[in-house]
This record gives sequence, C-alpha cells and structure tokens, in this order.
Amino acid sequence: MAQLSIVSGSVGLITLQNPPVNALSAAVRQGIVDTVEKALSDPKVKSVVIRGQNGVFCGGADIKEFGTKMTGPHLIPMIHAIEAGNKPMVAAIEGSALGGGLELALGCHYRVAHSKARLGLPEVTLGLLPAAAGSQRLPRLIGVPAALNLITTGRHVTAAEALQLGIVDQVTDHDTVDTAVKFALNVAGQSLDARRISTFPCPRPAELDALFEDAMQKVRKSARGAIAPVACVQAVRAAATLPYAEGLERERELMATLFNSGQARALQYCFFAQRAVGRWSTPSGARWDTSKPVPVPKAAVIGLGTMGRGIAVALAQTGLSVVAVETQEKQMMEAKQAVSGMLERGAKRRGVAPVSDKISYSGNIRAVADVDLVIEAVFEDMAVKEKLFQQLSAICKPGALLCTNTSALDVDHLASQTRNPELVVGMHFFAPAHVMKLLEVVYGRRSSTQAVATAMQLGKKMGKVSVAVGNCRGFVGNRMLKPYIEQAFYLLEEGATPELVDRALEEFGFSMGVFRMSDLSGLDVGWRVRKGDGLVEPGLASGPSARVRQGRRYSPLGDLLCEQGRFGQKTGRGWYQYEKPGGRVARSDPWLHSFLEGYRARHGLVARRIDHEEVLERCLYALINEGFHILEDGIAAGPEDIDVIYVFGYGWPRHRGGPMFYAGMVGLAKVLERLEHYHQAHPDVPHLQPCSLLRRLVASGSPPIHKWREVIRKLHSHL
Ligand SMILES: CC/C=C\C=C\CC(=O)SCCNC(=O)CCNC(=O)[C@H](O)C(C)(C)COP(=O)(O)OP(=O)(O)OC[C@H]1O[C@@H](n2cnc3c(N)ncnc32)[C@H](O)[C@@H]1OP(=O)(O)O
Repeated sequence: MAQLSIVSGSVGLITLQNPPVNALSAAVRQGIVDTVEKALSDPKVKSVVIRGQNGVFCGGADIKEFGTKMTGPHLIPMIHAIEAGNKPMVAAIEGSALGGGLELALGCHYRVAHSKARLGLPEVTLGLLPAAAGSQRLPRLIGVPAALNLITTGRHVTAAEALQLGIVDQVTDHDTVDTAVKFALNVAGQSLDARRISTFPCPRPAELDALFEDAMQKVRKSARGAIAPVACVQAVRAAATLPYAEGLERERELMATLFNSGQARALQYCFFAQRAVGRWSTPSGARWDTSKPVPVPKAAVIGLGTMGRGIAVALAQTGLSVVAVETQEKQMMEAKQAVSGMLERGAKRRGVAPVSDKISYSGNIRAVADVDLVIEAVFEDMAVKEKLFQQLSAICKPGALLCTNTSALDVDHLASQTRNPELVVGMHFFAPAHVMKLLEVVYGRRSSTQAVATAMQLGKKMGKVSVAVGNCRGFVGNRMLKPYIEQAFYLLEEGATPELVDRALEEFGFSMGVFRMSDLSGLDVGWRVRKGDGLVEPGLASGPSARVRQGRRYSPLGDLLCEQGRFGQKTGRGWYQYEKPGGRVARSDPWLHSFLEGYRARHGLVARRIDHEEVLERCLYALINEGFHILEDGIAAGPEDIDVIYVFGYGWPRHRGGPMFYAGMVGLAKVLERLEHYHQAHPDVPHLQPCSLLRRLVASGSPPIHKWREVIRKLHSHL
C-alpha cells in the first residue's frame, strides 16, 4: 500500500507501506499508481517526495509474487507515469533501494539518499535482469561500463559511491525525508526536461564492440553456466545501441526468457532458503524464537593453524576481544605474522582501520580463564581434543561455552569430557574461515538451547550463514561428500580419468571438480581419516578382495597415491601434476594415466567408456541420497539447510539451488529410478541404495520441496 499526505504546504509525501522492506507487491504498486495520480492532479501539490516506511525505501519487487499469477499494475508504466509527470518527484532513499526499488527511484527526477543507504540492481542474483527499465535507464545515467558492472554483479553500492557515480543527487547524514522535502520545495516549478533519464542519450564509449565482448567473456567465465549475467550484458548492449523504446522491448524479451527459467526458480529458492535457516529448530524442541543467546564480548581460539588463524581474524573483525592460544613457538610466530597480514588486508578492503589490538596472544591455555566462549581449532585428532576439553572444563569460568571446530568428530564424545556437557557445541568453519560464509553449528545430545542460540547468533554477527545441524560423522556437509568422492574413485576404476570427471562436474557448475578439489585440500587429509577407520591396507594387493573393506566395495586409489607421496598441490603431484610444490595450475599427468591402466590390469578391471551423464548421475545422486538419509535421521531440519550448506560451503552452483532442490528439479522419481539402476549394477555399494525417505516422497506424489517437511514430520511421528 501507499499513502499520500501533504507536508510543508505544497509537497506531496508518498509513503510506501509494506513491512519489512516495502517490497513492490500488487497492493503497493496499485497504491503508488493511485497516490501519484492524486498528487499530480492536486493543485496544492507542487512537488512530490516518495519514501518508504520504517527507514527502508524499497527492497524491490515482491519476490514471493514471482511464483504466483501476477496481478495489479505493471512496474514499467507505473514508473513511466512518475517520470512523465509534470511535477518534480524526489526519491528519499533510506535503508535500501534495490532492484525495482532503485528502478522506481530512477523514474523520479531527483534522488536524495541517507549516507547509510545501500543501492543496487541485484536482480542477476535472482536469475533475472532489471526489467522495469533499469537496464535501460542506468547506463543512460552513469555510463555503460559502470552500469555493466553494477547490473552484471548485482553488487550494492554505498550512498557515497552512488553520489560519485551520479546515481543520487544528494547524500545527507540528517533526516532523509526532511532533506528531500526541502529539496522538493527548491525544485518545485523548475523545468523537468533535463531530468527524465529515459530521454537521455546513452553515452557510447569508444570501442563499444570490444567493451561488450570483454564483458561477455568475463561473465561467461565467472557465471559457471548461469544465464542471467549473460542476459544482463545483452540488455545493457541494447541500451547502448538502440533507441530507448527498442531497448525496452529487448529488455522485455530477455526477461521473458529468464523469468520462468529453472535457474531463476533455483536462485529465488536460495534467497529464501538462506533466510529460512536462521529460523532454526532442533529435534528436542529448541527454537530460534524462544531461546535466548548469551552475550559474548570475549572469546578465545585455541590452535593457530590455518583454521585457527582465520577464526581469530573473523572474531576480531566482528569486534570481539580475542585471546589466541598456541603452545608451539614456531607456529605462534608464523601465526602472528599471518593474522596481522589478514587483518590489514581485510581492513583495507573494507576501508576501515585494522583491529590488531583486539587480539592478544598467549602460549598458555590458562589465558582463556575469563573468556565467554572458546573455539578449539587444534589438530583433528580425538585424543588431542579429548585432553583439551578436559583442561578447558577445569580452566574456564562457569557458563563459558566450549566449541569445537572439528569437521567430523563426535561432539557428544567431546562434551562427555567436560563437567558441563550442555555448554558444548560444534562450530564448524570452512577454510579460509575469515572468508567463507558457511558455519555449521552442531548441537549435541546434551547441548543447551542457550548454547545453540549463542553459537548461531555469534555466527550471524560474524557475517556467516549459520546452519544448525545434528551430531553425526561429518555432520551434513562432509557426510554427504563421502559417497560423492567414493563414486568418483569408482569411476576411475571403471575407465574414467580425473580430467573427465572434473570436466563433467565443472560444466555442471561446480567451482572445482572432485579431483582438483582433492589436490587443493590435500589427499593426506582423507588418508589419515581412512587410516583411523582401519580401512587402509598398505601395498599393491590384487584380485577382487583388495577392493573390499569391511564387507563393502572400497577403492584404495587415494591411499596408493598417498603411499607415493602424492598429496596434491602441496607436493606438486596428486591427481594432476603442478609446476612445483605449492603450484596452483593443474596439468594432466601421463604418470597418473599409466598408473590407472596398471591398476585396472592388476585388478582385472576392463576400462569402459564413461560419459558426463553417468559421472553426474553417480556422483550427484549418491550425494543427494545421503542428503535424504540426513533428513530422515533428523540431522538437518529441512532440505533448505542442506542446500544452503552446499551452496555456501561446497561450491555447489547457486543457480542450481543446492542438491535437494536439484533433485526436485530433475524429478524425485527419476533420481530414485537412476539410483535403483546403479545400485543393481553395483550391489556392493550401499550408498547407491535409495533411501526410504526418497521412496516415501515419490510414493506420496513427489511433493514440491517446501512440502517435504510435512512428509518428514509424519515419518518421524511414526518412529
Ligand atoms: C517486470 C518486472 C518484474 C520483476 C522485476 C523484478 C525486479 C526486482 O526488484 S527483483 C527483487 C530485487 N530485490 C532484491 O533482490 C532485494 C532482496 N532483499 C534483500 O537484499 C534484503 O532483504 C534487504 C532488503 C537488503 C534487507 O536485508 P535485511 O534487513 O537483512 O532483512 P532480510 O532478512 O534479508 O529480509 C527481511 C524479510 O523480508 C523479506 N524480503 C526481503 N526482500 C524481499 C523482496 N524483495 N520480496 C519479498 N520479500 C522480501 C525476506 O525474505 C525476509 O523475510 P523472511 O520471512 O525472513 O524470509
């Protein structure tokens, strides 16, 4: 809705009213059409200010409407009526002016913004383009290169940058509406001929073709198969090369292709899933809205390896006092240097002063005695962690939360080492911890509601997307990764190469295929875990039994590479070869190919042709199947939790929505049928046996993903 009042005698003040972000729902659009018409026809009104209720100008089109039958006035004629009006219209921008919100402001003749406001055209992140003439007006206002940058990335700019770019006319630190009203009083009666952006010629930079070719190449490279960034470039090109009306028609055509695409659905699902995970709940009945986090002004990090350093930096950048503990002198020295570099670079990037004074270092664990929360990031070894938790339990002040950054170990077992197991939770960060957005908050059987709420809130403060998950081996992310990697190994045994498998996954949209990723993170990490699980048998034994461990098919390929010292990038050799140890550019390795041939010959395996489809089905459906097990076990509360974890932590392409969303897009019946097919072909691979929840969902008519929770609830109530 929108309301019109008259202020300062002659200024029509239109207020958009649709909390929390004044999204342009049908009712708001109708309200704008009506109030603009009224203001234009009221002789008392000489100029108009448009603002949003509650300090937010407008968060854009109502994304919830996209999946429904759209009714109400269309944005384009609504904005044109504002621009064509014969009274000055001033947008008073507080909070956010995003997407359709900024397009509405671009239809106004003037824009006044508060210094804390953020502006942008983030449609591309929702699989769309700014199709309420934003792709045509913005280049006319700020030029093609700047508009291309904003529209293809969707990035938000500050008011200061918006002023510099020419998007806004004035920035204020004072009351935005008062300033805009004064502005409107000043410009009342002035000619508007030079203020209607759609009538501006679009500035045509020299080398226009080269500029767009370059832009297209850039987006194709970074988009990993996403179509919206490409359409955004095409729309801006239309602005630069066609008259406004024709450009608008091109914008409409491009939007028509995007609007109903699977990618747009996936990206909009991700938008809501990211917010849904904040409304966490646990099987014990703890919930985000009924639990009270405790304040955490001071925290400690124990262990200053790669993870610990990143966590310390992330905490300090959030404004906490941090005690960083490392008992090995050499590691401490290196860590201090690395942390101060990370803090400096981070401060430079954010345009603020470094916060080095927030971190104090100690070689003595007793230094954590007065902190409110401890995150241990020591070596991934249960015995080491057990001892540490016993010590922490004795040293820390009463009520201090004890968190583990383990990526797979049993949080309940660690809790059992302490006097107050209710104060123990997992906080599983992803490397590099000061950069990666994902945090798995792992609640144990005895974790208190308050402990979970505190870890979730701390994650949010740190700018992380925090997902509450239950305790099991590998939690959600790493548990699902296991069958995925396992399938990739089997595919090599059956005739594939690392290059073929990686190409299929990267063409699907993963930032890195499984083998390039394994080379990056180090093959020795998995080797150590498999050794701990008693799976590794040294040597080159042959025959079928050499590929069976604990009654299941097993591929020793990773172990054999490790035995050769091939740990990946760090040793310059892994599934690929690198120019030197620590090198980054993966090159195909003839040694590896002949090693695979020799391995197959030794085990009597005959290489067959494997295509991309089989790679995707086997790797992805095995991973998805584990996701269904995780839902069935109640480790994740809903499919959104899994999808957010995979998109933010594991390089799953966002335009495919996450593994569980993708399963729904492919069709649950098809996923089930293919798993059955592959399980029949490989009966010794339990991960390919379809999960009973998947069967149940298919039997209940493959409901849409937002209905899965009902089926899961029923399943749990029968148990
Ligand atoms: C022909 C033309 C057809 C279509 C044209 C489309 C153009 C568009 O405008 S597409 C939309 C573009 N806008 C955006 O992408 C902005 C999305 N919103 C945000 O980035 C943020 O919400 C924010 C505005 C910066 C506010 O952030 P914050 O204060 O952190 O709150 P949130 O938790 O993110 O949001 C609160 C609440 O509002 C819901 N919401 C936000 N924006 C929209 C929206 N545009 N439509 C519908 N709902 C929106 C959000 O989902 C939250 O609600 P939950 O119930 O918690 O999910």
